[in-house]
Amino acid sequence: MKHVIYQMDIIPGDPEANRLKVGKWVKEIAQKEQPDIVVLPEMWTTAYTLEDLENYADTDGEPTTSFLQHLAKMYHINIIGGSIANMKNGKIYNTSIVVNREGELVYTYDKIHLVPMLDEPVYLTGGAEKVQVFELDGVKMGIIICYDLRFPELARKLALEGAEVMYVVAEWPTVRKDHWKALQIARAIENQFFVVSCNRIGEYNNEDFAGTSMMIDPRGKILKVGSETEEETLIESITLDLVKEIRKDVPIFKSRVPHMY
Ligand SMILES: O=C(O)CCC(=O)C(=O)O
Repeated sequence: MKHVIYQMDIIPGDPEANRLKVGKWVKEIAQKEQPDIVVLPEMWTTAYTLEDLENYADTDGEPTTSFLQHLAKMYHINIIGGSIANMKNGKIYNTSIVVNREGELVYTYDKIHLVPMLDEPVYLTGGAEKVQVFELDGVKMGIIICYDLRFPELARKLALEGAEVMYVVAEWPTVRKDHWKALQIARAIENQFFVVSCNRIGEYNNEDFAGTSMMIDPRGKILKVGSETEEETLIESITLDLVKEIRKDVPIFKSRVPHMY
């Protein structure tokens, strides 16, 4: 499965400009690389313009969902659409969107864990629906958003439901970049699945973002890693057989004794 990650810089508070930017990038990369899956970062339409999100947020996922569906169908690619600020019933959520090659909306997820360090709980509402796995090209997968990475029980639930790949879409700050790297590797090793992440780079509101988007295999080997500061496109194919291989070699899912803890 050929993956392409867009480690992008985000234009603050200008969803239309960011959609144009993503549309241009998808067109180029789809024609040049014919990827199976492209991955976008967290809150890529607005950046963390929290105080003004009422003006910039999508409503019930639109217009961004239709925009991604159109791109997916046109270029016949699956899209892990990062996340967007999304107004629903007067509340704003941080919502991930996943679209398949046919342009069908496969899954949405509202970020459950809101970040106190960035004042997210003041401006956003936490998701109230349970995380689930979804399928693209017949493969079970999961998606989490940024701060969710700190909650291993969330990643474990996805693994237990059969996820072989977990996507992490993020705007993770540079100040905690060591945590970003270590936690991704840990989640891959402990769940024996691929971790594919997309973090933004650049700066907003005196916060630098850490880039370092990654593709990590189920043994914890880093297959690809982005720079800390540059807008980049990362390209790598993953071989899903590795999930079965490591789970046979080190059978942690058979060794678990959940009723003891
Ligand atoms: O957990 C962290 O250190 C960063 C989390 C974050 O920036 C986010 O969820 O947007």
